[in-house]
Amino acid sequence: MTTPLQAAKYRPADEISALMPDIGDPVEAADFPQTVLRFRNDRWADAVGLGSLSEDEWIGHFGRFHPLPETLPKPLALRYHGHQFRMYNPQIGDGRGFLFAQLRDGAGRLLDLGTKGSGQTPYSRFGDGRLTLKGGVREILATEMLDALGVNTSRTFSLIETGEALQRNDEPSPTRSAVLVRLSHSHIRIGTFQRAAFFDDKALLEKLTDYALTRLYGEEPGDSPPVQLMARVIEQVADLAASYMVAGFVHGVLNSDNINVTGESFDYGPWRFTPRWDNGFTAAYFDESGLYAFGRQAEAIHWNAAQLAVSLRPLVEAEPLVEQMERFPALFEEALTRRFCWRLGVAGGGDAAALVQTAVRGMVETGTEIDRFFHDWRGGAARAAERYAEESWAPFREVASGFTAANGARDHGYWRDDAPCSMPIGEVETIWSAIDRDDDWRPLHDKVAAIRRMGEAHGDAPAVA
Ligand SMILES: Nc1ncnc2c1ncn2[C@@H]1O[C@H](COP(=O)(O)OP(=O)(O)OP(=O)(O)O)[C@@H](O)[C@H]1O
Repeated sequence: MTTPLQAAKYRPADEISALMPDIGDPVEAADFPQTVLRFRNDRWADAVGLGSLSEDEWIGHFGRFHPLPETLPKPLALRYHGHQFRMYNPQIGDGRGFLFAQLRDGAGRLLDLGTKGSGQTPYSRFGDGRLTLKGGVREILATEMLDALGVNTSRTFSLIETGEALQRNDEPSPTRSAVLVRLSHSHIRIGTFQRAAFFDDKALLEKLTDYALTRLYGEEPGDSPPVQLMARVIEQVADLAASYMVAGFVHGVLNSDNINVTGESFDYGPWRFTPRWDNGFTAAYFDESGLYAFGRQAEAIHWNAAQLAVSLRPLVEAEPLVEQMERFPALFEEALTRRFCWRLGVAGGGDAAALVQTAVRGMVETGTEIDRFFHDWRGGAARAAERYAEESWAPFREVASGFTAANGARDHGYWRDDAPCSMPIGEVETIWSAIDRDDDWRPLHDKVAAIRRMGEAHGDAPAVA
């Protein structure tokens, strides 16, 4: 007999077993009093072959955590350490989540299904292991928006409300609870390597390096696998840092346990989009020194990459690792110009570095909103001519005249909208209020649809060369 899962042609995998038993601890999910499906990512469900699950089956797997056959027999709370605001913390690990399953997408790439808010684990310390519903809604909005703006991000796969009343310091409490499932190309963090180095576990460091190269990057290990991995990570995290700037995004908590060795962005807590190009703009109220401010994100990510290099030292000399570290500034500049031109929808032989410089100067001097700037210039010369006549914009206008619109860059109807699709904090709060006060989910679903339309208009961002 064919089971619904076989009929759905989902694509199981179990690659993490290569890292057992050191990578995580088998755990049980919490038994929630209620499971109400609030968000289901049908696009990605189709991509991993789970699109035809009924609502009951979906809740069974992603709210009750009945195992998906042929993948992990039991969820694993992953072990990691990390620098949090530059202080080393050996007490962390998955404290409210676990790796639930591994799958492959349509292109055969390995994907993890990880949870947030699925209950306590050996790493919960004093935490309740839960996620607030508002936190889950915010993660949907962040992942959808970043994906549309070309950032290499985890995807929100599922959000199920779980019927508990939570106490939190940063939300009016009691507040509603939820469990989120996230799709991501691995959950191997820089902090995963740091933990292995902390315990001086060379064998684990070697296994992690091999796993990252072969399973996550699809490469054959060469003469020096640690240096080879460092090279890939530097390229990806430089691109990540640039992608945050071009999106106007402030992650808020760029700790080394929140940096994936694939360079994929994840863990959306106190994030915000900065309306204006303001290097000092911070997202987290607890980031008092502005360590993770908008303009300091590249520095923070580079610093975290250095912690990976330090962790790899038991396997290799410092010099070739330092050489890789030193590539970061040039890689970041290249990624910034590549992504800036992509978002502007321009091609041609002009001076791309000058384009970015003059655009940033124009935005800073005039206080023009980032989303507005990109929308106007990509949307057409007429709109641009009308709004950007000021002297502050003269250098940008001059440089921009050396560029032409990229093929099809303005074809989508979105570019004829008067206003860009943005994510100001006020709108996030309004969307949440409708849910909180009236259980009205429409504004959230409408916003997701608007963001996806904006994403279609942009097309795919060009990948790292
Ligand atoms: N409510 C909670 N209950 C238990 N542990 C928690 C809770 N909130 C955070 N933690 C734990 O604190 C540490 C760091 O938290 P952080 O907010 O970076 O992670 P997270 O958002 O829970 O998970 P991830 O990094 O996978 O997105 C982790 O060990 C995390 O699991």
